[in-house]
Amino acid sequence: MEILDDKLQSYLDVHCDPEPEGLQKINRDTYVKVLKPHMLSGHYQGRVLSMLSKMMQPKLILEIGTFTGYSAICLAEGLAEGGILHTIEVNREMEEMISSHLKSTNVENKIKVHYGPAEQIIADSDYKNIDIVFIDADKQNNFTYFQLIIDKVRSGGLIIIDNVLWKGKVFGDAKDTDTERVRKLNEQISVDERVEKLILPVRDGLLLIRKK
Ligand SMILES: C[S@@+](CC[C@H](N)C(=O)[O-])C[C@H]1O[C@@H](n2cnc3c(N)ncnc32)[C@H](O)[C@@H]1O
Repeated sequence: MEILDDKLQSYLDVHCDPEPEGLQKINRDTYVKVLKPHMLSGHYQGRVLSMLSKMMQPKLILEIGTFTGYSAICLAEGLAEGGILHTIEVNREMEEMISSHLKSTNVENKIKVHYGPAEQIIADSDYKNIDIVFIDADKQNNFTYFQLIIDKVRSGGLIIIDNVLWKGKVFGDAKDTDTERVRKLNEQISVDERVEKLILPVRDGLLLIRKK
């Protein structure tokens, strides 16, 4: 089940900024060459990420789950002068494609890609005062990533977690393990007093979490 019906989504797509030409090419390239291309954020969610980033004017962004680079490029659009986006991807086979996609943009020198398991890379890092974190990798570890980064995010910083409506299954009768895990994540965050939170019904559900 899609969260938004097709007519509404088409209306939203038409009435937001067009997908920049470079991102259109990356989108198409991903659909032609990569398995599970639907994992890419896409036009509308990409514009949401870009808008949030431009409003925050971040100096430091951390992304967990690079895939083909689409969302990293959208988020990097809002970086403040001298800002940097670190993105983590476990699958080394993506390296050539990520590198060619980043080269085709004007934000290549603001994006640093790290290859390896995110949990280890974050544990080994000394990130602090992060402005924005986008969590979009292996969904079963979403809460682990939240716990790992919460103390590295500045007060007022934003954490975004993707796919928290799980195709609508979270508010239906589904009892499968993945759905139960997403429900548990949403419940854990909803009672966490260190943060303000709301879910945007964008694509598969974006959970926005603002650190107090
Ligand atoms: C949903 S895709 C990311 C989509 C991308 N953020 C976008 O919107 O265009 C998830 C990515 O996370 C990567 N991934 C999965 N487990 C990971 C892990 N433990 N550490 C880092 N990356 C991981 C996958 O290989 C995949 O490329």
